Amino acid sequence: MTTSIQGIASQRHKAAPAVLVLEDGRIFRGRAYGAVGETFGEAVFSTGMTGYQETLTDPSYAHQIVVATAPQIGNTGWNDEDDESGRIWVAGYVVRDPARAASNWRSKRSLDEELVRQNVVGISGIDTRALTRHLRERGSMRAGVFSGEAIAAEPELLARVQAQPHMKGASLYEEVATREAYVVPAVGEKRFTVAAIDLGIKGMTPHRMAERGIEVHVLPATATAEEVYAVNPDGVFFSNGPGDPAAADGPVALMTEVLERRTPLFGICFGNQILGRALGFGTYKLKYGHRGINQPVQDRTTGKVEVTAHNHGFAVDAPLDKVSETRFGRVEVSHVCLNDNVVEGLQLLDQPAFSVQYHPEAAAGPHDAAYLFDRFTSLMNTVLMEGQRA
Ligand SMILES: NC(=O)CC[C@H](N)C(=O)O
Repeated sequence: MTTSIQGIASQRHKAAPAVLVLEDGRIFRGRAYGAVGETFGEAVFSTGMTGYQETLTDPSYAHQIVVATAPQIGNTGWNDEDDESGRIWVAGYVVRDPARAASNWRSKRSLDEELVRQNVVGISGIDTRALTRHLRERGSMRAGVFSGEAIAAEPELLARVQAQPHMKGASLYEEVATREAYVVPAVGEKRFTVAAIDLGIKGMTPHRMAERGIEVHVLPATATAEEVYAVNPDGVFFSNGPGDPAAADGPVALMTEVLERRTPLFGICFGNQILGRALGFGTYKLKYGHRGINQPVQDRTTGKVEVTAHNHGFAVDAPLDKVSETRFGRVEVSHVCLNDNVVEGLQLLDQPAFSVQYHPEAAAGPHDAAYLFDRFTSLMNTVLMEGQRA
């Protein structure tokens, strides 16, 4: 045992040098982790201490280089069950101290091996605390990771980072969404049909609906209203997804049609931002966003505080302390983040529609917000009953 751990440690020591270059010129040096090469993206930090497999495979992280604030990453290896989508989506991964030996009963291989297998460039041995403080101070920013032969003179690397597109204005959901519609069958007796617009949907979301008796028709991001209503939905769902909601006119137009038809509607994360826009609110980029699994949110409709999973860099700009009049009637901010008062949920008062900015489906947990799927189910139930009575 001792020999093999030493063996791995000395291999790591031999890993190619790597460098992380931030667009403001700050540079961190470390060792290659995962694939050797180069990658570009927006540097963001996530404070989750567990759930790296779910984070890396969340399509909302496309074009982002994720910094793990938890110092040890990879301890439980990589399994065949916890992926949130068909692949790793992060553009790059920055860690301090990768596990020397992965250990878990479900683990099939190490995280390092999986990053290599999927050609994801990472960097280890980074002072992620200093890096996170820098990103908190200056805000999320463009970055590049270079290892092995990709390392060149610093001014050249910096110029290449500065030539990359910004996250603000980026339209990315079509890149990650399914091309073909598919159905996730209800578990047990089927009670409802939902059309779920895939803007980067995580696998756990249709699963959470299916276990409540919902048959979920996952549709491509470019689905038309005709395609949505062809499945005869009791409700329509808009998923999470990468990029700037200000660059998502297609989904906003589709959601507007759904609101016009007064179909029960639920949105998560990107879906909350799309609802914000459809109601006429603006969206804006947060300085360094919310990413992690211990964010306190208050449900203002009940007063309860829940601990929740977040992954968002943008937010809806809606008034917190008054009911807004919109073209779809009265709207209130139903949820708020207690760290910084960011809007975390919207609730329409005159028709059956609501959304949250965070992740009630969170795998790896926490599960405090799972009640929101029940809220969607009872919304559909009420509308169905009213329809039968009419
Ligand atoms: N997880 C998400 O859906 C993220 C939404 C959006 N891309 C943001 O960063 O705010």
